[in-house]
Amino acid sequence: MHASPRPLSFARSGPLSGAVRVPGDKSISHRALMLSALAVGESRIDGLLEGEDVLATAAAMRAMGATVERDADGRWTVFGVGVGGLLQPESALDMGNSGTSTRLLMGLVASHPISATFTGDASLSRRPMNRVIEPLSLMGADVTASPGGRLPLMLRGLCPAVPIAYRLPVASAQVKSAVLLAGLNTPGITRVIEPVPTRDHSERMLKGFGADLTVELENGERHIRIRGEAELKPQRITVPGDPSSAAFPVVAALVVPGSAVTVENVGINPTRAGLYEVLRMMGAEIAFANPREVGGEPVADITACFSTLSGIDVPPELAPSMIDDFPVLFVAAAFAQGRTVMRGLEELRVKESDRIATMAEGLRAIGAQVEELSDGLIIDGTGGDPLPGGATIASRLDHRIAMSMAVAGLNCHQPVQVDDMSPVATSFPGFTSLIEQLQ
Ligand SMILES: O=C(O)C1=C[C@@H](OP(=O)(O)O)[C@@H](O)[C@H](O)C1
Ligand SMILES: C=C(OP(=O)(O)O)C(=O)O
Repeated sequence: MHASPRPLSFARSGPLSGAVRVPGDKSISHRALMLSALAVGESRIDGLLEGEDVLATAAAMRAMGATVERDADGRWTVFGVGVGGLLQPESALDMGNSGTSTRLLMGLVASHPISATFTGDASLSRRPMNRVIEPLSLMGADVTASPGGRLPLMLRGLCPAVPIAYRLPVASAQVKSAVLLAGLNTPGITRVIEPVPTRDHSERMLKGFGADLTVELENGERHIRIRGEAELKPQRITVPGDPSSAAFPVVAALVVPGSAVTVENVGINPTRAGLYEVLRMMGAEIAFANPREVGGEPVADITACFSTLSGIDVPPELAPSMIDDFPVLFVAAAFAQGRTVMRGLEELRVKESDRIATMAEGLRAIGAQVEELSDGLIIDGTGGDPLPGGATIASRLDHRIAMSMAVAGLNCHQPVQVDDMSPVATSFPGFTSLIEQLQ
């Protein structure tokens, strides 16, 4: 997907200002395509993220029999095949850079009488798949994976599959969703027990499509039950803006002196909005206006103004609600007054890159004081002063590293060169022009 690297420099910026929108939520976009492809009839999706990760999901749903089309006005139409109706794909499903596509689609295939081969780019091929192989095997799927439970892998589904009760050993919405999606075409009740809550887009949308799904709190754990052999009814879905994309202009506004930026129409689902809570704890001036509901999800317009941030100990229990937003929080911490301690972040080591190591390396290269721990970072910030900059950053096929280091460059004495901005197209097409628009 990324033919040649696209290096780009980000230089010290004057105040950022204006009102912008970011593309649609990536997690919700994947789920909207998958559930529409399993409904009987025509669904319509507005605001779908047209990033490479989501387009990989769209291509996979097509390869398994759904009709997935983009209209001239940017609306997507999906004619679903019905739960149980997925067809055997004729060739390998190329998941590109997308962990969410891979793990959720493995769940779908697991309870259909088909097999599929999953491949991905160099980054995705390093990421662990045993976390989904284990529960899906318990349900009856047969998986042949590359060493260490990695891609490429071949998964043969079982139909009817075996319903299970599965307690998540890692806080992962992808694993939760893989089991729930497998449960859709499994007779009886499939149960996922979630000791630590993670993003709940799958639960919300499955209910929206008419699945029989319940969530109960038992002894502080979430018990999610889905009744299988469901019939999903087609929907009209509007995807809100992605809070993990909004994080970049928001942090840019907080660290570039004199800035005031509004990002409109951003999802603020509490299972996703931890970053904004943490930034406020650090003293950030952030306001949520016009709270409303879009597509079954809470949404607001977020305004952020340049702020003097203070270092804090970030509560580890907030990590799942901001798991993709740590790279840009590390940047905020690098400009805060005093020390920020961020721990309990082992999961960051198995994302598109090892985000603890990659960000420690990148921030040090531009002059920040960073101590790397096995499960996080300790950062001593500048108190708002610019960092030296003047380095080239290895973004390691990781969109969030590329965008975070670009934001850091906006408050550095010397430009920061990101070695390759092309991965940004996975989640945030138009990132660079959006930053330019605010300048
Ligand atoms: O379910 C999802 O859409 C996602 C879950 C998270 O992954 P994990 O489940 O691995 O934490 C997150 O990092 C990813 O960007 C999207
Ligand atoms: C981890 C991410 O995505 P995925 O797991 O879908 O590759 C991300 O977008 O930060």
